[in-house]
Amino acid sequence: METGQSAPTAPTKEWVLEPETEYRFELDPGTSLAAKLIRGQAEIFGAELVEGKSYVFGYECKAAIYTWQGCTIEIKYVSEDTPMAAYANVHTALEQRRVRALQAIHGSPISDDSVPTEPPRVLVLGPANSGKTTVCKILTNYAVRTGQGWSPILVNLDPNEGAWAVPGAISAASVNTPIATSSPANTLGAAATSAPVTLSSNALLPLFYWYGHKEVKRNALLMDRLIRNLGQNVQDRDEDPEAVSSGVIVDAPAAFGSSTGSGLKDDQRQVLIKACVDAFNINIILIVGHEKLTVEMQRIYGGRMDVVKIPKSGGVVELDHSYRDRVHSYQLHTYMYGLRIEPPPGVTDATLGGEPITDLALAPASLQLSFDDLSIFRIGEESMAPQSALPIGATRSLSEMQPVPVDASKAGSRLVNAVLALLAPPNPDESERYDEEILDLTVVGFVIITALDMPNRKMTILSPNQGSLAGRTAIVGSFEWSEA
Ligand SMILES: Nc1ncnc2c1ncn2[C@@H]1O[C@H](COP(=O)(O)OP(=O)(O)OP(=O)(O)O)[C@@H](O)[C@H]1O
Repeated sequence: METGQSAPTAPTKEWVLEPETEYRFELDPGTSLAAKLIRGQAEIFGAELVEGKSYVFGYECKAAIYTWQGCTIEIKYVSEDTPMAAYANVHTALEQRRVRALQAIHGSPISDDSVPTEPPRVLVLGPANSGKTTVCKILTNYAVRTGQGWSPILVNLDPNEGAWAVPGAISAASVNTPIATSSPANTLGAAATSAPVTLSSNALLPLFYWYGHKEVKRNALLMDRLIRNLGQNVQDRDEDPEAVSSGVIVDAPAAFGSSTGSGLKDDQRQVLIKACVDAFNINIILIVGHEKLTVEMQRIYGGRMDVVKIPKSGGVVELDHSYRDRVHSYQLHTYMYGLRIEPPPGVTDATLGGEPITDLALAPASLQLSFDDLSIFRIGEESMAPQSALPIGATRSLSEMQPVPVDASKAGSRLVNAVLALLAPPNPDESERYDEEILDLTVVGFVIITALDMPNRKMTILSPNQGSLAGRTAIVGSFEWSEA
């Protein structure tokens, strides 16, 4: 029956932001927020807002709308104390290197002799919750906004982050349109994982390797190897001069920047930083607000590259373990079902980072497979005897990297609800095969085992698409997920 009442409308408030200030917000679970730029210029971590469009945010998103020139937005706290000027200076320095690198490739006259000819290849380090990912996003977005045709490669080495895939992966993507912020379920924007998202103009085609755990300390050797693999793959890409000159921006895990709470020893940290520097041919190290780390990096790398400390933003939010676990679950849900945010009541023209909101819903498939159809491995673990049980003089390094087959028909396989990474096919040439090859294969997608039927030797798998999985190889880590 018609009640005659109109639909409820969430209260709106207009904010006038002075130039170089930002509007910060943190959402509670289950709530959403819509922001509309009424006039002026505004951006979210470097991605510009289009005037008159509503942008929605959800899944406990924490972010800031910044303005260089001042603006009016429709929507707790306005801050004048932001490090954006320092970040913009870094951007300018990177930009000079890109221009110089492109001139060198084209053999055109050199505009500024003092600038190196190498494209900027930046490693961002810092302790937990210093805003590293945000700095990487801002620098990437500023590069693609210059209109010079740049497409920097953004690299996520934090398995706790999720980035374009699911948590546990490390990845790299070439970015050519600004990365929007709307939810921590896809901090770095939408990836082209399945059909509807590929239609979205911002969808990226990232490259993945699967580490499988949230903590770097769990298998630092594997991390080292995967970083080198990812770096090799990025360097092997065949790119045009603009793309090559755009350079690389690498977001490192907090554990690389500080031993506090990471469980890594200083020498392990340094080995992993060296893996990043070698793998991506780093020529600039940025350290977000950490004096001791800056001194350490200057001592080791200062002689051969720029090591620069940049301020930490007062707006960065401390993310605790339970929040991060919830975000992992949001990311896995989003990977399978797409991103669905219910806009606040009364918002009818909502977009997600500028994309129509409806395009982003996905329909995963539930597939039945025989146990023998899929070869599943765990890296290390099963065979990891305590150090004291190893023969004298033996190190554990070999077994930490050993792919161990997992038998789904055995009790204790820990496969129900496990997240699996499906690997690219191995080398078709048998003579090129080697024992640890599966450590070096890229990931083509992720699936979740939802049930095991022991009597019939069958498993049920949730997959983002219908494609057959028979004959594939998969790696399982320590991530689990089930429908809430
Ligand atoms: N100026 C700001 N205002 C409001 N929120 C912000 C601001 N800058 C960053 N944030 C938020 O703070 C949180 C932490 O930032 P970010 O992920 O960049 O830190 P990090 O150093 O990469 O973290 P990690 O500990 O995972 O390595 C994110 O939710 C981010 O969106």
